[in-house]
Amino acid sequence: MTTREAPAVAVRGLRKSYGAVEAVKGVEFEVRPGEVFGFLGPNGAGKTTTISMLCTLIRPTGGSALVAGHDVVRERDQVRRNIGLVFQDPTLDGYLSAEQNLRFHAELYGVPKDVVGARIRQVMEMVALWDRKDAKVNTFSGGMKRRLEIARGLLHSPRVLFLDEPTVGLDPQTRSAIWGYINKLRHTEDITIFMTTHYMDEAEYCDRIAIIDHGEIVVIDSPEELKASVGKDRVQIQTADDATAIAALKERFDLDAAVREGTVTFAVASGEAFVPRLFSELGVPIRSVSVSRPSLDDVFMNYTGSTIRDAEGESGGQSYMRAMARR
Ligand SMILES: Nc1ncnc2c1ncn2[C@@H]1O[C@H](COP(=O)(O)OP(=O)(O)OP(=O)(O)O)[C@@H](O)[C@H]1O
Repeated sequence: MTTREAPAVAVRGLRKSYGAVEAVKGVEFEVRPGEVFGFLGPNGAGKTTTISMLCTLIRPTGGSALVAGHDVVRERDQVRRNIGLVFQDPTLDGYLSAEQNLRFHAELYGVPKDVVGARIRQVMEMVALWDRKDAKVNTFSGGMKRRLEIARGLLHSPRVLFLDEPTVGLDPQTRSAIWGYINKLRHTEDITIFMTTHYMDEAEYCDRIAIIDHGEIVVIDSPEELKASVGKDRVQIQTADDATAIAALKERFDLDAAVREGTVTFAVASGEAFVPRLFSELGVPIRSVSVSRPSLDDVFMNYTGSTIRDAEGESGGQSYMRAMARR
């Protein structure tokens, strides 16, 4: 039996290995009912592997996970009945109309005949596709297909909706429209949302996020708490001689700097007040300087030692190729 208060997702020591590759190394977390929970990490961090285990698409190597109160290994069917999936690979039938795709799904999930028509209309209106219900899906843009997949994922009124990189590869307008639907969902449906992303700006919309890196969760909290925990501003400078500037920052100010995304980057309390001292005392010509408040990028850097983009450069090649192959 599940109760309203029980976690929507409860994960203990969950592991997955592919041969010698330990993709997920014993993660632990709980997702509260009604929450939008984000799983944030660079390419190859283990996000898709984790979400696939929670959705019963792949079998864990160890540990346990309950979704909507059901065990992902022992109670696969119950888990599947209680979840909606929107994955990176589109699984719509291009030769059917949008509405036919949803009808097919409703039959698979046993949505009662007397409610199915109204429910299809409701979810299609939610993603602004009702007026295109009769069009064949292979005439849809990538964004429209993703919206239709979200509608389909919601059709059988799941307790937990899993979204794997729901906005990847979409233009900014469609990305923001999709976030509009996700926000609307919080108010209109009794649902928990679990999503993966490697977009920092999108993680901001989540109630809580778990940062995953190299198969391990490094921290879990709300975006606000995470940013507050960093406590320092980020300063980025372009200099005539980066190596000398990094050495001078250490020697004169005892600051640890590194080249991140092409600029000398370091964290310091009250960044703006520090800039005049920097110019007068660094001893290396500075071409430009920028100061920013802690963002989730800084949170990521603070907890993992690299920016998410640098981390993708270092570990993402293989999974980037897989992601491209999947498209
Ligand atoms: N089927 C597989 N066989 C072998 N290795 C795999 C397989 N699936 C994933 N991996 C490896 O497991 C690790 C985690 O991959 P995963 O896809 O879970 O990462 P991710 O964070 O979701 O990245 P992406 O954003 O690219 O999907 C990577 O090192 C990846 O190469």
